[in-house]
Amino acid sequence: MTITEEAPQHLAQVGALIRGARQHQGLTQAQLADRLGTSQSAVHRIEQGAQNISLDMLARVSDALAADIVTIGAPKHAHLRVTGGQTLSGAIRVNSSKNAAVALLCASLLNRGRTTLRDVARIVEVDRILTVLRSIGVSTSWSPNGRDLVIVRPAHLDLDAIDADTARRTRSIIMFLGPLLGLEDTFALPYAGGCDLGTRTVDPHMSALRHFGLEVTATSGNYDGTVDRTRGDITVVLTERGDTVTENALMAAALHDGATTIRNASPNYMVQDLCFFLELLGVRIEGIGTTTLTVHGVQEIDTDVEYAVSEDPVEAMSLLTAGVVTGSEITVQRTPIEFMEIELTTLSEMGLRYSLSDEYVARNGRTRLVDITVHPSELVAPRGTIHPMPFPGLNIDNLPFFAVIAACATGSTLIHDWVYDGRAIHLTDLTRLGANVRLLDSHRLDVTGPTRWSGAEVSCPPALRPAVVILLGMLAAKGTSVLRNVDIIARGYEDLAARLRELGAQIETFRD
Ligand SMILES: CC(=O)N[C@H]1[C@@H](OP(=O)(O)OP(=O)(O)OC[C@H]2O[C@@H](n3ccc(=O)[nH]c3=O)[C@H](O)[C@@H]2O)O[C@H](CO)[C@@H](O)[C@@H]1O
Ligand SMILES: C=C(OP(=O)(O)O)C(=O)O
Repeated sequence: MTITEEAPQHLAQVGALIRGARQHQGLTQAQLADRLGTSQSAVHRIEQGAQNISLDMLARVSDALAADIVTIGAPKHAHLRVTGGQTLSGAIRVNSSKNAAVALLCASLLNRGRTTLRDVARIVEVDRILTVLRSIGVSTSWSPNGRDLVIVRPAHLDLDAIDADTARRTRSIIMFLGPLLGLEDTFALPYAGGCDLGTRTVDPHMSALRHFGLEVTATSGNYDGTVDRTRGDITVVLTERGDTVTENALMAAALHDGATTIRNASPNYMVQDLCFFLELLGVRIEGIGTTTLTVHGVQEIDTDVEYAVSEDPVEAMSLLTAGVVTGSEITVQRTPIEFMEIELTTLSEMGLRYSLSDEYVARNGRTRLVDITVHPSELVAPRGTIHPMPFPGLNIDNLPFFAVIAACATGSTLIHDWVYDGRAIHLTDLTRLGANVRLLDSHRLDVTGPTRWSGAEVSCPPALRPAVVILLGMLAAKGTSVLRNVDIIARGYEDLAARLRELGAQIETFRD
C-alpha cells in the first residue's frame, strides 16, 4: 500500500494488509506477537483495525514480516549490487517449479475437497494466482512452516469479484479456462499478461477447448466464455505442443463426460506434475510422459488430496550456470534429471566436467532426482546451433542460460530461439558486461568468447530468465556491478540472491 499526502489513513485497511502479510509468511498471531515483543491480543486488535498503530510499530511489523506494509510516496524498487569474480562453493537445493505450481493451483479449482500442495515455492507468480483465487472466494492458507498450501474451493465461485488487475499480470490465468468450463456455463476472464517476450498466442487454447463446448469472444480486456458442454469420447489434436495448452485440455478433460484423447500433447515436467495430481483426484490418465494422453473424465471431484510439487529444471539450470560461469565447483541438489539430459549433454560437448549422484525419487514419488556437481572446466563453443525443442528437447526456458555460458567458451556459438520473438534481444545486455553478443535477427544470437568480463550497471530486463542471466554474468565479472529493478526475478525464484550468497556470492540488495 502506498500512502500519498492526501490519502486517508485507514486502520482496517492497514490491519488487513498486516493480516495478509502474516498469513503469507505462514505465521500465527502469537508468533508475530512474539517477534514484535507484544501480546497476541494486540496483534489481533491491529489486524481488526481496532487499535491505533504508530509509525514505529508499522516499521517493526514490516521488519518482522520482511514485507513493506506501508511505503510513503512512490513504491521502492529493489536493486542488486554484485561483487563478481568470486569462486563459489558448496551445495544448493533446487526448489519446486513455478510452472507446475501455477498449473496445480488452477487445477485445485476442479476439487470440492481440500487440496494440499506441499513444497510450493514462495514466488510472486504463485502469489498472483493465489490473489486471484482468493478474489473469487477460494480459501487459501499457508501452513505454519510456510511451505505447504491448503486450498478449498467454495460451492459457488464469485467470478464477478475477480481481481482483474492481478489476473492481467500473469499469463497463467489462461489456465482458469479448462477448470471453469467444467464448472460454469458463462464466465468472463481477464486477458492473460506476463513477461515481455513478444506476442504469445492464445488461439491453440481456444481451439482445444472448443472440443469441450467452450466458445470465447474477446471483449474489451476480457475473454467472455459460454459453455455448451459436449458428451462422449472425443479426440483433441493440439496445433502446438504447448505446455499450458496441454494442461488446459487436461483440466477440461478431467470433468468431461467421456474419454478424451489429447494428441500432440506436451510431455514436459509441469504437465507430468499435473497428470500425477489429477490421478490423485481420481482421474485416470494413460500415456503420461508421452505425446498422446487419454483422460477418463469424472462427473465430480470431491476429495481431500495432498501432492508435493516437483523440482524445477529451470532453477536447476540457473544454479548450475552460476557454478559454470564462475569456474566453481558446486553441487546442485535435487535436479530432476529427466528434464536436464539434453542440456547436460550439450554442456558436456562444450567441455563441462560434472558428476552425478545416484538417482533418488522426489517427494511426489514419481520424478527422478540427482545431485549434480559441476567442476571448473575449459569450455569451447559447440559445433552445432543451440536451439530449444518441446520436451524431450532442450527446454526453451533453459536456452537463455546458454548465452552466458557460451560467452565463457572459446569460439562462436549460434543460439537460435525460434520460440519467442522478444526474448533473445534481452540477452544482448550481456555486452554491457564485456561479452561479445550479436543479435543476428530477433530469434538468433551469435556469442563469441571467451569474455573478459567487467562490472557494469545494467537495468534489469523485463523478462524473467534474461534477468537472471544478466545477474549470473555479473557473478562472473570482476569488480562491482549493479542490476537495477530486479523485482521481476521474484516472479520465478525464491530468495535467489540470498541463496547464491550461501554459495559465497557477494550480492547485496538495496532500495532507492
Ligand atoms: C506457466 C508455464 O508453464 N509456462 C511455460 C509454458 O508457457 P505456455 O504454454 O503459455 O507457452 P506458449 O503457449 O506461449 O508457447 C511459447 C511459444 O512457443 C510457440 N510454440 C509452442 C509450442 C509449439 O509446438 N509450437 C510453437 O510455435 C507458441 O506459439 C508461443 O509463441 O511453456 C513455455 C514454452 O515451453 C515456457 O517458456 C513457459 O515457461
Ligand atoms: C516464460 C516463462 O514463463 P511464463 O509462461 O510464466 O511467462 C518462464 O518461466 O521463463
